[in-house]
Amino acid sequence: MAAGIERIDFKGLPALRLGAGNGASAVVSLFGGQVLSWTPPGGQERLYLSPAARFDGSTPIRGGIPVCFPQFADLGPLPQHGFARTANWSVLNERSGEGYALATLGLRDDDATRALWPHAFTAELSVLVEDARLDLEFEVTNTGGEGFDFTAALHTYLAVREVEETRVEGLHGYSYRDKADANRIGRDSGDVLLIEAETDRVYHGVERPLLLREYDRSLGINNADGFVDVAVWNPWVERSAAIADLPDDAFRRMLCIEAAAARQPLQLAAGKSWWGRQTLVAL
Ligand SMILES: O=P(O)(O)OC[C@H]1O[C@@H](O)[C@H](O)[C@@H](O)[C@@H]1O
Repeated sequence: MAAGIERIDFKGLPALRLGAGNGASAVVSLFGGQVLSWTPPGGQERLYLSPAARFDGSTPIRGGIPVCFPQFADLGPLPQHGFARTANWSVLNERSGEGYALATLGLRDDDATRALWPHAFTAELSVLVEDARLDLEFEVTNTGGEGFDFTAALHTYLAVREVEETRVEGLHGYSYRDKADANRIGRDSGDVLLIEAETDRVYHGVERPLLLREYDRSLGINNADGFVDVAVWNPWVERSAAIADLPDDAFRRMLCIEAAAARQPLQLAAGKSWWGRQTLVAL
C-alpha cells in the first residue's frame, strides 16, 4: 500500500491503516486501541487474528495485540485483562514520512471506567511501522490526586506456521509462574522453549531480547522499559476448542508472547507516568 495513514473501516469498526511505503503496513483498531495486522516488507502477515474473532464493538477482539490494562489476566477484581481492550480509543497523533508511519491513540477515564476502577488516568499507545520493525509504546499517566496500582500487558498474538515447530530462544534461566500448573514457580532450564502442551506462563524480569524461530523465518522480540515480564500463552487443544472465538485448531497457528508488567502490581503516584515498550523485528 501507499505510504501514509488512512482511516478505514475494518469489519465494521473504525481503524487506521499505517503504511511505511516499502510494503510494510499495520492496521490499528480504535476499539481496544488494538493492532490487528502487521505486515513487514515482503507481505507476510506476522500477527494472528482469529478467523472467528467478533467485531461487535463490545467483545474483546481475539488476536492482534490487545492492550491489557489496568489489570493483567485475572490478577484482580476487574473483568479479565481490564477494560482498555473493550474501550473506544481516540486518535491523538498521526505522522508519516520517508519509510515510516506513526500513530498515537489515547484513552482516558470516564464514567464507565470510574465505575469499575475509581481512578483518573490517561493512557497512550504509540504504534510505529518502519522497515521490518513494529514498535509499540504504552504509557500511563496518573492524572488524579492519589496513587493507584495496576498491572498491564501488550498481549501480542504472533502468527506461526506450526506451533510445534516453533522455538523460542532467550528465556533460559528465568523463573516463571505457571498458570497451567496451579501457579507453580518454575525455572526455564532448556536452550529453547518448545510449545508442546497448554502453556500459560509469566516469566519474571526478562532482560534479554527473545527470538522466535521457524524453519524459514524468525522474529526478534524486545520488551523494554516498564515491561519487565514476558507472558507466553498457547491454549493448546482443549482450551482452543473451548474458546468460542477461536477455531479448534487455532492453537497451531498462534503463539502469544506478551510484554507484561504482571509479577506484581505497579504503583503509580499522583502526577507520574509509567511506560513500557515492545519491538518486533521480522528477520
Ligand atoms: O481469553 P482472554 O480473556 O483473551 O485471555 C486469554 C489468555 O490470556 C493470557 O494472557 C492469560 O495468561 C491466560 O490465562 C488467558 O486465558
